[in-house]
Amino acid sequence: MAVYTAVSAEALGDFLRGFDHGELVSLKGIAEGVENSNYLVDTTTGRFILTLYEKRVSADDLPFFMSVLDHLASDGNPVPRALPDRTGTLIHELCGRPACLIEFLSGVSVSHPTAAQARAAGAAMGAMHESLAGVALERPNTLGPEGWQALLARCGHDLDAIEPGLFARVTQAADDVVAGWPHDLPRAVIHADLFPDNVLMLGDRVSGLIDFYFACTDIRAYDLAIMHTAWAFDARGEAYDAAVGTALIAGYADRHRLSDAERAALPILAQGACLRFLATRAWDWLNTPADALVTRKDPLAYWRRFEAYRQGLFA
Ligand SMILES: Nc1ncnc2c1ncn2[C@@H]1O[C@H](COP(=O)(O)OP(=O)(O)OP(=O)(O)O)[C@@H](O)[C@H]1O
Ligand SMILES: N[C@@H](CCO)C(=O)O
Repeated sequence: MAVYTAVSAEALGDFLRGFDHGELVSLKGIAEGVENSNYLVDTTTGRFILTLYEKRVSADDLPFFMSVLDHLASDGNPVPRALPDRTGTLIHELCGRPACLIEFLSGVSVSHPTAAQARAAGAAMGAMHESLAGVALERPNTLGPEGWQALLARCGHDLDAIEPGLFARVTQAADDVVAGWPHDLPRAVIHADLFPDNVLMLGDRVSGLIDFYFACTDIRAYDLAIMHTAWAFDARGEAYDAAVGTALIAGYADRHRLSDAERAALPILAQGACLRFLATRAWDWLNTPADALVTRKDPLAYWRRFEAYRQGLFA
């Protein structure tokens, strides 16, 4: 469960008095997620999400995320906007953390996507990239190749406590991926974390794209590669579902051009994505206090995916 900061009904009641969204009726911590504290808030006028930003989200980056969301929502993408208070302020402080009140979107995230759902989700990413083409917003990817190499180095030999020999294997893997990393592909604002749990669906239709807090400027096809690693495997990273993987890419290509060079780069981009998620999961695995109300995610599930891509999954 991800609730790092407890918010009392009194504190939230006071907070809501600054908005035109009614009075507090109920407040529930949301179990899903690992990064931020999220609450489901019902008021006398509707339902909202309250997010308190923790851990990896810097308050300085929030204006960038809010601008991306605002642009995407204005262009018809199903993303939640942050709601302004009566003074027009979007980003607040609550219980000592940066906080936003956010539009609630209906839908559920699927644990085992079907090919039809993957196709729709791929198309939603394609539409998002279409909207973001040429948008002059910039945020460097702090979890790009240099970022994950640095994080793996900080984990150091503690990685061997996760699996003996892991440190040496991932260090070599990271060197290999960095050596083959493409530098001439189109770059744009990307989501960078569009896992199934960040896509809300009603049946086979996408009703929401959420959790833009890793959004950044990077290789556009890297976003699709990240999505492929997250959607097309079982949770342990053991079984690859080719129908889901193929549908995802086909759905994307229906809505946004995927050049031959981008397609050819997907294997190396996917390997990089695996190391990026292995790195953050391993760091959290080694550094999450035992009493934290959060379910840690398995780093090795990303090492298994890495091996699958390295052995030519796309070939
Ligand atoms: N705008 C929204 N509308 C409806 N539900 C939402 C919204 N935002 C978040 N949620 C719910 O809260 C959960 C956690 O949100 P989110 O994925 O943003 O958290 P996180 O801690 O940043 O997660 P992650 O581990 O994926 O980075 C989601 O799975 C979803 O159930
Ligand atoms: N989507 C990420 C968590 C957010 O960084 C993971 O599954 O590791």
